[in-house]
Amino acid sequence: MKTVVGVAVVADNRVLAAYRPDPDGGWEFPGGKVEPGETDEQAAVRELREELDLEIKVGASLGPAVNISPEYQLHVYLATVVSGDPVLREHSELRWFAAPELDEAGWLVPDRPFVRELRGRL
Ligand SMILES: Nc1nc2c([nH]c(=O)n2[C@H]2C[C@H](O)[C@@H](COP(=O)(O)OP(=O)(O)OP(=O)(O)O)O2)c(=O)[nH]1
Repeated sequence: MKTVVGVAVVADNRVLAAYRPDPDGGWEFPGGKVEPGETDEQAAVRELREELDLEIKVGASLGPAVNISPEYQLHVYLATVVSGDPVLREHSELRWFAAPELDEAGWLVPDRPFVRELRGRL
């Protein structure tokens, strides 16, 4: 099973969410596919640099991985900002959500268990 890593960047009790453009649009955690030879943490750091121009420190796992296809599972990690401000490149929108704003309706389905877990941690 290959892994897609999602990164829940938390700052000031808010989490950074990115909107994946339509047709399969929805809020997600920035990140992407782990490449061969890479750890989840290395992939997380690389993807956030590429997607957002953001330097992060990866923290704890937000819970067990969730299957998203026969080939891929999604694993989400907490992270903090080391430097930079997120730059919109590949998504249609970026937003910092506080706990009460984490309305599940808009999140990609595989992300929802991680969003629930996150709610208690912001
Ligand atoms: N990045 C990310 N992808 C997610 C999340 N939830 C979820 O179901 N996905 C799915 C959407 C995509 O099918 C897949 C990630 O693919 P991707 O296209 O972002 O991966 P990538 O950046 O490595 O790009 P590529 O190699 O496909 O060009 O995982 C999430 O929270 N973050």
